[in-house]
Amino acid sequence: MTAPVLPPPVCVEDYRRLARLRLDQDVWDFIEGGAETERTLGANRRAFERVTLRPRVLVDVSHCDTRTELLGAPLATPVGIAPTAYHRLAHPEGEVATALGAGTAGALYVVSIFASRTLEDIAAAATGPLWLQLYWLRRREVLAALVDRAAAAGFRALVLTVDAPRLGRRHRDARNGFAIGSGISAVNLDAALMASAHRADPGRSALAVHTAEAVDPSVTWSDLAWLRARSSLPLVLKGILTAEDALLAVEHGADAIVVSNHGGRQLDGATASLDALAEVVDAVGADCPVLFDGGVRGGTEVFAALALGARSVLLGRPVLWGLAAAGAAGVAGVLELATEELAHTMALTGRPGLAAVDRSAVVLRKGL
Ligand SMILES: Cc1cc2nc3c(=O)[nH]c(=O)nc-3n(C[C@H](O)[C@H](O)[C@H](O)COP(=O)(O)O)c2cc1C
Ligand SMILES: O=C(O)C(=O)c1ccccc1
Repeated sequence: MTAPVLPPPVCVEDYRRLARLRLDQDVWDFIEGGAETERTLGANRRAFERVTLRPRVLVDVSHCDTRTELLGAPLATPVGIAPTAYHRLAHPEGEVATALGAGTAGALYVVSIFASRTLEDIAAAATGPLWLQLYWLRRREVLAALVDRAAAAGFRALVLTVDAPRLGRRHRDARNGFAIGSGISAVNLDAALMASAHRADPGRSALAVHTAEAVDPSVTWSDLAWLRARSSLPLVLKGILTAEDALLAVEHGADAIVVSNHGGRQLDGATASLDALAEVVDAVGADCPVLFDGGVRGGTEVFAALALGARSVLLGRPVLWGLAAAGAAGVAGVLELATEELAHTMALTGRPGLAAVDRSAVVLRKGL
């Protein structure tokens, strides 16, 4: 039987169809799935349907400029890569291919603590800024060593994910007894920490067991001072959905915030990411850049998040689709498509620069 041939991708969703043909069912479910009823997963997408754009006309849009800057680093695009674990599940070259793709697109790449290639190999392939995402490990000495390695390898910021004191209940992974295959590992952690992630057990996600073992659920705001003292890199907090926590983040010295519900994979019933964005932007003011992720699949959605105050928009699943479909070229393809679509939306809304992509450009109707 010959493999089905699909036409070349013309939008980000086309990469999803290509990826679907290449991935085993359990890996597909791990990537696509959300927590419990997947209500928040769906809400992230549906929230964008409540945004309408307010186009202005007779503006010179012969040059639409998507260039921006984040924590001092110049970027060709405000579209970046959200941290996702184990890229070798999607492609044999894993995070090295992702870094090459990010470089081609001139995009920010936030590398997961559960990367399946070493920080040093990823950094050697990168030509643009890298940030390292962390979970607060129970073994602080492992966390401390990782932070030092990241700085030595040239990573420019640390991103602490704060919405996962335990892993969300992901029914697909539990039913599949999902575990990480023996050839793939979170190579930046020590090997002893990985055993439980490889242990397949029907009715249970090995990743949930692994996370419970590795991640410290007792961390609070007052612990952030320890991390700040361990590293001079800027600190970004990922997984904030309320004005209260945004203010605490600023008070505790966060250099940036990522508004995120972890792609609907953590708290089922949490607010759609887009519905939390304006609240967080208003709370922190201009000094603390706010990044956004959750459900972004094209340029109209990037535009909407930027208009509501995000400085940058990260893609999670779409980057894995590109990676599975075509390695580094697929990652670059996804980022470049989203960026081209953003420029297109900027032209048709009469906003040729990102500074003009402000709240006057959108109406967000309230959700239920
Ligand atoms: C397969 C997968 C693995 C993920 N792994 C991590 C991770 O290691 N660390 C983290 O902070 N977030 C992780 N996330 C969440 C993403 O960073 C991001 O918040 C989410 O995917 C954004 O939503 P989107 O997929 O709709 O773009 C993961 C998401 C997926 C889909
Ligand atoms: O899947 C995830 O969303 C995630 O954050 C994670 C956490 C631990 C191991 C692998 C992935």
